[in-house]
Amino acid sequence: MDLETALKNISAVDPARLGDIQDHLDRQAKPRGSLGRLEEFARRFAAITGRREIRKKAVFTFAGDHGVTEEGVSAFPREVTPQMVLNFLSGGAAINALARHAGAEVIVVDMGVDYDFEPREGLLLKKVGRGTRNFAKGPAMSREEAVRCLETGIELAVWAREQGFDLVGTGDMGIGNTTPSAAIAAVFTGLPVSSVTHRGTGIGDAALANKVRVIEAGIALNAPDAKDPVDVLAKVGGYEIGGIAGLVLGCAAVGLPVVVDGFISTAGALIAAELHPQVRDYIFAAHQSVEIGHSHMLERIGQRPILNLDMRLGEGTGGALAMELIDASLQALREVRTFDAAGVSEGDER
Ligand SMILES: Cc1cc2ncn([C@H]3O[C@H](COP(=O)(O)O)[C@@H](O)[C@H]3O)c2cc1C
Ligand SMILES: O=C(O)c1cccnc1
Repeated sequence: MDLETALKNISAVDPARLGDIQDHLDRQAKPRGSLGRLEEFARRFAAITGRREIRKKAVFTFAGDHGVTEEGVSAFPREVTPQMVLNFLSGGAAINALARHAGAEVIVVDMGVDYDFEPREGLLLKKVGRGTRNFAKGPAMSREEAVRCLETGIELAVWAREQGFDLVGTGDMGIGNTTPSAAIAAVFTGLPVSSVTHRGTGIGDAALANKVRVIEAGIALNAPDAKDPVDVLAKVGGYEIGGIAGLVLGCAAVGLPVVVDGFISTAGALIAAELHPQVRDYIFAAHQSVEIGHSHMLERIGQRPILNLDMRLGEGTGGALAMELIDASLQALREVRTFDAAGVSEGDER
């Protein structure tokens, strides 16, 4: 499915369906609304999918390298990106442990790592380039490459739907990628770069001041157009961020709920939400990242985070955890008896 078709296929989640599910939740033997946000998760999942249980879940972890790492914006060297991809494939990373706990498959997508991987089970070879160019010196990628990233993500959403996945999560791996993510946050929110830029893997004060300067210079030089999200992705984005944006957009187009992980994933989701306003209906914001720019992007998307666990890893880790609560909310939707069925007297609320 191409970008144009995906955009045409996106529509708001049916309010009548949402209402029917809430009516059932309100008939369950409990004070109205007392399961709090679990009711929202169940209502939204069931209205989007027409189902009350999750058959299969997958986390798509998109990987890519970043030319801007030559500006000293990360605490870690660039070769960690392919090293971690290999770690994902052998099952030894945090996302593997948490996805196993959640009962989700991990699917790794090479969008643009500066390394040639052998074909492996669990790895999709979708390389658009060998790392982006340094956006402090020019655009990170061409507009054509940005569209290719988006369409790769869209195709994965179509595939996930065909394969019977009912819930999809986003994840990222790419040394340096909190830098393009902060640039994307600054462009769309209009906030100063210093209010949305943080420590990523753990840089100190001097490196953080440098990271802010690099992002400011990159935005000034490339002048990304906030009204043209593909332009923003091309000029200051990243290959894996484009893949995430495409997956989120594709999920909205095919009617799949998508759990968006932390700071980098939210930058991708924001690009998708800026491309089409109804994309936000399909997004579950997994958690609140430690990165200071994260809440500003979530506010713009209009989704509240499910968890707040002081996490700042990425990979899809927060997404895997949030899937467990969506799963729990659906078990409650299916199994909690109504006042009638349980023989419990109704009250006189409000
Ligand atoms: C070993 C290791 C595993 C990771 N898994 C995710 N990230 C996270 O950290 C990186 C972003 O932070 P920055 O912009 O500061 O480089 C991304 O790769 C992100 O996925 C990791 C980082 C490291 C070092
Ligand atoms: O919130 C995240 O996703 C994050 C934060 C710091 C580093 N890597 C990922």
